[in-house]
Amino acid sequence: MTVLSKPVEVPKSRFSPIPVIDISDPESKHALVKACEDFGFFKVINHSVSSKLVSVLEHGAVEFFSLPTSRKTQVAGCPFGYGIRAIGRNGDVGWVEYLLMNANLDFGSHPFPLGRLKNPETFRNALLEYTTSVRKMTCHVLEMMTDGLGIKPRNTLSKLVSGENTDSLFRINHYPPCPLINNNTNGDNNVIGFGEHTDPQIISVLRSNNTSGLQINLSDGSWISVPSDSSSFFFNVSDSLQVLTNGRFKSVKHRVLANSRKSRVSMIYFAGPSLTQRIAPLTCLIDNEDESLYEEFTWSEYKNSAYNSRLSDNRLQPFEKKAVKISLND
Ligand SMILES: C=C1C[C@]23C[C@@]1(O)CC[C@H]2[C@@]12CC[C@H](O)[C@@](C)(C(=O)O1)[C@H]2[C@@H]3C(=O)O
Ligand SMILES: O=C(O)CCC(=O)C(=O)O
Ligand SMILES: [Fe+2]
Repeated sequence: MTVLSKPVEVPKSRFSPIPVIDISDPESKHALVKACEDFGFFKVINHSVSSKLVSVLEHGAVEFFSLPTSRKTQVAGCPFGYGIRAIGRNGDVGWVEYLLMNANLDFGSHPFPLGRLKNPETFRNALLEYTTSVRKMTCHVLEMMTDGLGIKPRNTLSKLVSGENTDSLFRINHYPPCPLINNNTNGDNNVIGFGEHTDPQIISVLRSNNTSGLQINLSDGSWISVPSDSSSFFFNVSDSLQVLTNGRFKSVKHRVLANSRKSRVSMIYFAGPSLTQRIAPLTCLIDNEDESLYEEFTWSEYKNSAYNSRLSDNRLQPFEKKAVKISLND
């Protein structure tokens, strides 16, 4: 199993162009829309997710990942539960171990036991409180987004991820320090923690400790590093939101590079719709159906197709409308 790839370029600029959105200011809606168009990615500040809660969850995660591998693999499962190196079921690997959970279940009744921890109840409660709080923030961000796009009602997007039957996931990734990294002088790193991909859902919300590694792909094809910031959240536009906006917002390609010295711990909330939700460009964003760039699908159809793909595949391609070229001579 190899997690090596060709050397990765170090970003040229020391200044990060990543948009920062103050979600306590309603006027940020314009910057938010621009960030989704230009990057499909932005950092959120002035949120109301408790730092104490984040810290309890991170401590629980660190405790879990420091258990012996034999203990952790007792709660292994595909897709939910503990995983190491293997990502998904189609042969992708990375320098990572993780816990993947269905965020709609009450974590107390989750199919895998967290009973190996010293305070499993504290961890379970933190999981539930954290995902509830992040879901609330996500809905707020989606409502600012619809305001910025001039769409009414303002819950047009947030209602897709807030109901009882929505299909949202929660993932905690741990990237241990990697001894395989070539410590060459120009700082190149050739070990992939989590390979390049887009997320299939509507929007993903990431928080990490102060170890960098996350990179996003820009529209010119270059990669830039995202400076870590443990007190903020990073949002990325995912495939279904690209379709809902008829390609106006970009589902950003991202990846994680391993670090030779420090552990990275990240927690990602993947906000998805219900399985039966129909995904198609919002009618208020197109003048008529001919302008739609995508064939309509349900989340369940897209999810099945996505989970049969490799990480770096373009999962939206099979759903793109084939351009009909009409020749005047025909
Ligand atoms: C290789 C894969 C892992 C993944 C399922 C897939 O077949 C393609 C999409 C991958 C992804 C990326 C975002 C999330 O981390 C994830 C949980 C998701 O919903 O889609 C993973 C899937 C996974 O790890 O099972
Ligand atoms: O762990 C990270 O920082 C990002 C991981 C990621 O993109 C994912 O789990 O989909
Ligand atoms: Fe991702």
